[in-house]
Amino acid sequence: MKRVVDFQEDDTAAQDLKFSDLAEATKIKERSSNKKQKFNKNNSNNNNKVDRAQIKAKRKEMLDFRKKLPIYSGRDAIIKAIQDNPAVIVMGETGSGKTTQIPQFIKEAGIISDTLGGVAITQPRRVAAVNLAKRVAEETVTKLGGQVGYTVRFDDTSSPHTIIKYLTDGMLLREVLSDELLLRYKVIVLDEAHERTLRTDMLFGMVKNIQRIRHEKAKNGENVEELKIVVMSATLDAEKFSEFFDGAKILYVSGRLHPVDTFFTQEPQADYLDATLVSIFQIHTKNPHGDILVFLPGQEAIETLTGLVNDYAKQLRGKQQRLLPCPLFAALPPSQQQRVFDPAPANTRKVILATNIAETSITIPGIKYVIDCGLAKMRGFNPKIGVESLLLHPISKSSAWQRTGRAGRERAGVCYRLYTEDTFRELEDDTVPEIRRCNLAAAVLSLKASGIENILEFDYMDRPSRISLVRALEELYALGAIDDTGTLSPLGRKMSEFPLDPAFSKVLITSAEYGCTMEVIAIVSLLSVDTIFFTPSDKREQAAEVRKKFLHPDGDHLTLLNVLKGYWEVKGDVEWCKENFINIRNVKIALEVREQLVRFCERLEIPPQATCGTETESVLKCFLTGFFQNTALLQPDGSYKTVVGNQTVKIHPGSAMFGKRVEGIMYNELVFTTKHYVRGVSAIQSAWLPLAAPKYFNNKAL
Ligand SMILES: Nc1ncnc2c1ncn2[C@@H]1O[C@H](COP(=O)(O)OP(=O)(O)OP(=O)(O)O)[C@@H](O)[C@H]1O
Repeated sequence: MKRVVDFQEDDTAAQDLKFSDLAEATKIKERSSNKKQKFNKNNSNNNNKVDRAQIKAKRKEMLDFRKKLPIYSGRDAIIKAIQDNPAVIVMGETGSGKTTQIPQFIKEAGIISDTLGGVAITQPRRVAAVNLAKRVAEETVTKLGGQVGYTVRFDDTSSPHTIIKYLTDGMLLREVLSDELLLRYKVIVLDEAHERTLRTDMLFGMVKNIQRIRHEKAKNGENVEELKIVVMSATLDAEKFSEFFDGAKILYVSGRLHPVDTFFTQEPQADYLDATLVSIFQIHTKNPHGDILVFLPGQEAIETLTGLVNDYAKQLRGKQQRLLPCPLFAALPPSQQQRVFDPAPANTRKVILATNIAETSITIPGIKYVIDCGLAKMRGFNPKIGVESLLLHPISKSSAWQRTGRAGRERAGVCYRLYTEDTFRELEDDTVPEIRRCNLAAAVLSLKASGIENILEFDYMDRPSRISLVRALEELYALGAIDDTGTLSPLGRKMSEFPLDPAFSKVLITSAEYGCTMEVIAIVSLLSVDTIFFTPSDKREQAAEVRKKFLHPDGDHLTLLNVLKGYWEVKGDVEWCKENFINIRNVKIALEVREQLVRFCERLEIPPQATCGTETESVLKCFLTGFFQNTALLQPDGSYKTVVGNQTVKIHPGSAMFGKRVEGIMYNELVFTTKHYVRGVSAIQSAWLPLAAPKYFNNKAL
């Protein structure tokens, strides 16, 4: 450890926090004292069997804690605003208590109940939904799954008694499919609205529409409760949101529980991994105890740094406490994600290496230091040629403040930004909404399935480009999900039930016809992780050589299947994985996805047939029914040109098809990094195309 990263203290931090310099900020008044009795009374019936004195003590402890949160002083004003207005925007600093307290205020005020309907609080990420529900169950001294619960994909702890429910934005979209007017809820809280995920953006328009319909029904004397909407964040353009929700009332809550000192580097850092590593050890060797949360752009960086931290930590001598790296990224199985919330073992400092999955909403106990590398991987999509990109981008100011806000939640904290203050000033205020930069086919399918016919006229907060919407409709039409009038077909409805991209859902559904459902499920699961291979940079050639035995002449889809067969033969032996450069962790993640997809297929009555390894052609033909638009044909000059868009593409060097010349190829994704690369590639014959998508290809010359 030779180099030291020099930080300078942030002297503009306070000015940059939007909420603290809003002149018109409503200083919310002290709550009235009689509310405490009400709170105790409302919660006094639970857990009869447990020692009452203990419960009483726990309740008091929790209430004392809650009262210290900045938002608590605004309790009455918040309740009144929600009672008096159909929609309210709440802005309050990170950690001030919005997400955990406002649902409790709503309950304590009697705005929700078993008969009126509950409150749904949406989160962009499952890890946040799960941990917030756990926390609020603890604060209300109730059992998780009782009054307070959560619903995330493949995991539902809510029950008929749950009236405070945390759920991912995706799950609320799914609930609309079975409960069109979301009648089970009286209040919908859209949290972390600044993140502008595609799903939250869809919800903005949907819940606004549902609110209007419920209002009309209630006015006409139908027995329907009006819906209330609350939108929350620490970092958003409140005026814009207020305007969208027809002049919603804005509440600003100032203050935070504990201070966070923010530092910038004095010089720009050329190598963010190196700078991060240096900073981790600088904190570890010089700063008092407290866990570290590091924000990195992706899984690869996290795995590299995990190895480096382990290596360097071994070199530390003396009485130094241990340093324990804990990865946290979306593809990790939930059980492993949950480990970051466990306390560090004795005499150990945890270093959580996370992607922006940890950026909003969550409180990780023990965190004192945050290191922000200032970068994130962002998806982009060019609708003209259908190319996706996943490129490293500087984060927005709003993201930077969210990252900083992960410290200072249990005690004072420090945030080290690995970029200069000048760089910070030049960052965009907000991240571009996902709806403006990604493939909309899945979103459009889901809107159609929820009964929204006219996608072009839908009430978007930020309208996606017309070309993106038209492309999504074309894609769905080609897949047979909608007919030529734009109406959802029975196939489209079935596709919308899968938690997958439409092309994958189609492949799974048609696999029944091709008799290869089990192979398809396995391949889709293996494709759902970054990669199942492990390629250390100093052993690239050796890894490629060893893995030759898995290569299937027809490409990556069947190569993946070969690896899985090998893995099963040795029963997932760790040594075998090491010797063959297989990423055991990712294979395990893929196998969990596989289990879930098997259950999905069972539910949708897709028989679990397998070809018993004899029919490789049927597997590829089956994939082609979903991916016929992701195909390219060999040109006389040896290059490949896409069938849709006529784009010259290169086969990614990591593919089993790299360097091969075949009549045609089908690919899982076309990504722009430095060139237009296709990944997940297999060989096809052009004659298969009209069979895979008759409607699409019959009038096209190939
Ligand atoms: N799981 C937890 N364990 C311990 N304390 C917690 C936990 N969750 C929340 N807290 C405490 O409650 C406070 C309020 O958290 P809450 O999530 O409600 O804040 P917030 O205003 O919604 O923050 P953000 O904008 O970052 O989501 C935190 O600062 C922390 O002190």
